[in-house]
Amino acid sequence: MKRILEKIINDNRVWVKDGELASYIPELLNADKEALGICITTLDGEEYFAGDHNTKFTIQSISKVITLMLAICDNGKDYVFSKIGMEPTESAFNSITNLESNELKKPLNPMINAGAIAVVSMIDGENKEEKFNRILRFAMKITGNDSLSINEQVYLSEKATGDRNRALAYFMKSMDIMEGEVENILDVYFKQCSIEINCRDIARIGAMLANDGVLPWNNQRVLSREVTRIIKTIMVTCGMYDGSGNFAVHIGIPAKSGVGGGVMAAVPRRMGIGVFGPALDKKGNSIGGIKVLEELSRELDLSIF
Ligand SMILES: NC(=O)CC[C@H](N)C(=O)O
Repeated sequence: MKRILEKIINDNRVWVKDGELASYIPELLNADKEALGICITTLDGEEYFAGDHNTKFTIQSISKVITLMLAICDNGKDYVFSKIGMEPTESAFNSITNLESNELKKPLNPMINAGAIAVVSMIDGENKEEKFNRILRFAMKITGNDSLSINEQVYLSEKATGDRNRALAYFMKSMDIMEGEVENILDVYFKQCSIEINCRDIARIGAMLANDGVLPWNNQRVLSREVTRIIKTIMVTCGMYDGSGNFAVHIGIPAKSGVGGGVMAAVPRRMGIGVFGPALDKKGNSIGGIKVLEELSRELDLSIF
């Protein structure tokens, strides 16, 4: 397995030159554009690594999966999906026009920014500190990593420049999609996006989902089977934003990307995969990461379809 992973990483390093680092969060420009790494966590707890798997990066939109888990556990799926849709999008993850013009009159799904910000408003907690601490603690549990923390520079950088997210949030407040203090909700959102992780951390989240809510390394159940089924389904249809259809056709694995360069994937009943490559394609997905997953899916016959 290790040899296969090393070959796949080396085969696909060429692609990173076609991508760009995310620049709209200025601090993300400090990443190494050439980096490419992978970790696989199997359901019997084996872990395999290759390339720049040890590099830390910010979780960004992969955190949307974690907050959706908590929001469903706190409120039930019916309430969550009364405020947010479960339909794929053909618009960018931070589209403004889509929020007002789509026929549902709510964010299309919880994986785009508007939907994810609304999800934060539903997470239990007396105040923003309590909400964020619940998110961080849950992230620690499902990665088996007690030392997770935020990258303060990335957090401050996004907070300083996140006006598009502010626009989405204030608009949702005006539409009664979201309750509470907008700036506090955004603060939690910016922090959750700034949690620092590596390939192993996200591979483990994928492995928990692949294992229907049970942590493979200690057999602890952290989510019901039903919640993991919903999460994986939303990942297939919406996890790569407006690139989800193409990803489903070519790779066929529930996955979620982030503009930090991570892709977390869950192959049901087989493994979790964490990939990192901060050079992004036009849709904000890791360009090398997608190519790595494509070759891996072909090589190990991982498509669920
Ligand atoms: N696609 C992403 O990873 C987006 C997350 C980023 N923090 C944002 O809100 O814009």
